[in-house]
Amino acid sequence: MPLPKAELHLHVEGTLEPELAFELAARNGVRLPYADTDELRKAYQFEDLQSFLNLYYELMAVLRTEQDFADLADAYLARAAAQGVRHAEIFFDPQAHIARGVPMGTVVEGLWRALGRSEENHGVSTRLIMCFLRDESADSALETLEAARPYLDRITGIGLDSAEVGHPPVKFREVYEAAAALGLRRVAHAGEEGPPEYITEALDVLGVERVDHGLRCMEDPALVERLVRDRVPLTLCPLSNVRLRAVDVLADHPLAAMLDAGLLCTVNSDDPAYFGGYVADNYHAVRDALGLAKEQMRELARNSFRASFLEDDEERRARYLAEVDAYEFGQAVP
Ligand code: HPA
Ligand SMILES: [Zn+2]
Repeated sequence: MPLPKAELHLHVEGTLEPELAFELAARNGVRLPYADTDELRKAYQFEDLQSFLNLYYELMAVLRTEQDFADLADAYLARAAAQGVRHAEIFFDPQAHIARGVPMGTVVEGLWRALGRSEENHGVSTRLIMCFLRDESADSALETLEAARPYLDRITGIGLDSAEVGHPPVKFREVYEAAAALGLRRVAHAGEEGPPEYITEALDVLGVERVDHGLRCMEDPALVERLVRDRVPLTLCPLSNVRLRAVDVLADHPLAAMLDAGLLCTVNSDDPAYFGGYVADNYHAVRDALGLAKEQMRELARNSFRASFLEDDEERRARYLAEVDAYEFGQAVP
């Protein structure tokens, strides 16, 4: 049995495996510019965030119907459950679909077909987090929040993703204020490729409760001190950082130093179909590369539940934390 954990940084569109991409392409009559899954996999060589995003947006062309989104989410939940995930807070990128003529309702209702039955089918509780694309305009983000109004009972929070550099958090002040007024939880990608100032700005201007990635906080000791003091969770994605060249090799990843500094770190998979592993694979990889001890692995799992948006179900959070505490490390995958 794998170590029980929550996954808090996962783009559902980034779980699109080549096999499912071709299946959906055939179902929808969409032509992909790759001969087969092997040729597609060969395209998974990235120089940076943008080179990944180009492929990520290209492959979304196969997602057209509610059933496509349901199949995508269900496939993720099955894989996540097998890796010990008990709770998943799942990002989606509605603007990338709306721009292709797929309405908000198709996306949310489709995802909900899978999420609404996830506990029953996979034993995984879920939350949905709607992300805005930071390389689109602030007006587009506001229109997207407006389009989501009929579905807000299914959406727990908002996030900010896509190309970071040149798109500072302050650009989205207004939409974050509007979302806060609607009672939505707030997170944002910051400090993946962008500077530590973007992390500070996400906290001060957007009022985020968690920072996605946050890797580059380590360049600013005063910021680290603040994140430690305020117990701000960071959702780290180690295999993503290697694939997108934020770090050269996993042995250089700052996770161990971040834990030593007292930061509330969690480990997540980001876009597992593209980055070579789901969440337990990420746990495994950092354990091996950084020599993390079993109790540090347990602490990462505890942190994942502490940092999750389970304030409306503290009983469940306590149950999950008790599962982590009772976990016996054997030969199994963490
Ligand atoms: O890792 C990421 N960073 C920014 N945007 C993204 N959209 C999907 N994955 C990512
Ligand atoms: Zn991400």
